[in-house]
Order: sequence, then C-alpha cells, then structure tokens
Amino acid sequence: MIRLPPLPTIRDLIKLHNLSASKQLSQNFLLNSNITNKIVLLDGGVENHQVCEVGAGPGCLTRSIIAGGASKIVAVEKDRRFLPALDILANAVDGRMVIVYADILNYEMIKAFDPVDKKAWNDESPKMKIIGNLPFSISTPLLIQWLNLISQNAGPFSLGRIKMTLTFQEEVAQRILAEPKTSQRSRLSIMTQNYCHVKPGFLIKGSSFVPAPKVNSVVLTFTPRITPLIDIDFTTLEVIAKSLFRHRRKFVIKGTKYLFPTDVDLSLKLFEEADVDWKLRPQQLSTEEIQRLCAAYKKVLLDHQLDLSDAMIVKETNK
Ligand SMILES: C[S@@+](CC[C@H](N)C(=O)[O-])C[C@H]1O[C@@H](n2cnc3c(N)ncnc32)[C@H](O)[C@@H]1O
Repeated sequence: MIRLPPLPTIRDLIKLHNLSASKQLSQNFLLNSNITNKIVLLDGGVENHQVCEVGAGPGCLTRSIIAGGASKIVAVEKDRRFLPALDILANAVDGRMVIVYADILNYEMIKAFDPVDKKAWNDESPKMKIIGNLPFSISTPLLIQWLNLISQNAGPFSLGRIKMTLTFQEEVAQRILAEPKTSQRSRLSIMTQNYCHVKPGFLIKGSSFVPAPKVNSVVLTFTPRITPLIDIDFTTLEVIAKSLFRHRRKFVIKGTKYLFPTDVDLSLKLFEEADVDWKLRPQQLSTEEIQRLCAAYKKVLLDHQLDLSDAMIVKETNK
C-alpha cells in the first residue's frame, strides 16, 4: 500500500462541511480504511490500474484506491457537497485523480479510461477497474445497464473485459450469486452469470456504515466472460428471464404466456420445442434448459410470423 500525505480524517471533513447523509442518494458511508483497503485488494488489487469509482462520497474508498497504487482515478459523484473532501485528495495526488460530477446512470464511462491500456476481448482483462460502494437505490439498474454493454462489448467494455468490484445489499448479492436449482435463483442470477464470472468477496455488516442501514452488504467481483453462456441477444434474454420468473411459486409455463401476444398462447408449443417440462418451478430450470427455451422461443416466433415486440411483457414494459 502506498502512503498518502497527511490528510484530515474523513470524519473531520464530514463534520467540517456538515455532510449529513442524503437518504435519497443512498448515502451510507464506509469510514473504516481496513474495510475499504480489503475491497480494493480483491481480485488482484488496483496497482497500475486505471480505476473508475462510482459514487465516491467523502472519499474513504477513494483513498484506498489511491493507496492501492492506481495509476489514474476517476471519481464519479452526483452530490456536489463532496467537492471539498474530494478536492483535498485530488490535490494530494498531483493529477492522478479526476472528479466528475455526474449521474452515473447517464455518464459515458468510456471517457474515464485512457485507451492506451486497451486489450482485445479474448485477451486477459485490461489494467482498468470499476469499483463502487454502490448506492442501493440504483445498484440493480446499474448492473443491468453494464451487463447490456458487456453483451455488446460496448461503452467502457469496448476497451476489453474490464473487471468490477461492487457492493450490493446482501439479499441482492445472494440473488446475483444463486446457482441454478436453488431457491434464490432469479432473473438477476441468469442475466449476471450469463455475461460474467461472479465471485463473492466478503460481507460488510450494516453497522460498519455511517449511517448504518438495516441490512448487510456483500462485495462481489465480476469478470466479463469471453463468450456468454447462452447465445442470444441481451433484450430477448432479459424478456425471457423476466417472464420465466414472473410467478416464482407456480409452474414455469404460467409466466411464459407473457412471451406472446394477449390472444395467442404458444407456451405449450415453446416447452415441446425446447423439450423442457412445463411443470417445473422457475428456480428448478438448469442453464441448458433456459438455453433450449431461448432457441425454441426464436423458432416459435419465426414459425408464427411474430416478433419480440408483439410479446405482452414487452408491450407492458413499453407502456
Ligand atoms: C453508498 S454511498 C458510498 C460513498 C463512498 N464511496 C463510501 O464508500 O463511503 C453511495 C454514493 O453514491 C452517490 N450517488 C448516489 N446516486 C448516484 C448517482 N446516480 N450517480 C453518481 N453518484 C451517486 C452518493 O452521493 C454517495 O456518495
């Protein structure tokens, strides 16, 4: 770990600038550098890496990223009140750190990385990382947005299979990690595992955050897969995964009717074509069975001159 010059403590900065946490922005800060150092060291650390940090807040995790030897840090933060705290850090590291005030959901993250470290998709990951103690309120849409970019090797992922180290509420992390045929299996497990190798890092107790949320968090690491498990476009997979898990406790066929227009139910045909038992519960489906359902869905649509946009679930979403 690199030593930073003497800096005011984050607690002092919070007091000095009256940085009361905003609930709306899911501000639960980590002020313990043992925890933030441990996050940064996961999956090979950040030495000589370019890092984009999501939601830097008062900067404790940012300090660990700097101390971990990152070559460049772009700290994205929506709340301008953190300017003085982050400025102190940026000044201490002479041009290695850039602060971007933006909503991460709209930020073009490719701008955070210098393409000099670009790697081919089927090469090892480039020396670039996305790290964040994510705001709870947007962690799932953000992950889905990144998975979509990974599926197209687009945005920052046009520079290679950039690794990510991210925190999630424990319950969301369990869903992301859930293996096929387990009770927590969900749309999020299917989507994430299709595009990434995901590994659990460690649990962070709710009481370790300031202010303390009622739930624990888990840090996860993600490495984009060279080839997704299921070969299908992102939107179709998302629509299928949503419909399969629409009724978690019922036979899986109950959800698949939403894959077709209101007046055309080809669900039985779909299960016959895929050779999958329609009486399974969604959580009991294996990856191979989902893969067969995806291929069968494409065929059934084609045979009946239908389009994904005709599906009830798509029409509902677009309303
Ligand atoms: C859970 S806090 C983490 C803060 C800091 N990294 C830490 O670990 O203590 C989430 C941070 O994300 C910021 N944030 C919330 N929504 C955001 C958004 N849409 N875009 C960028 N930052 C956001 C919050 O202001 C807050 O600083």
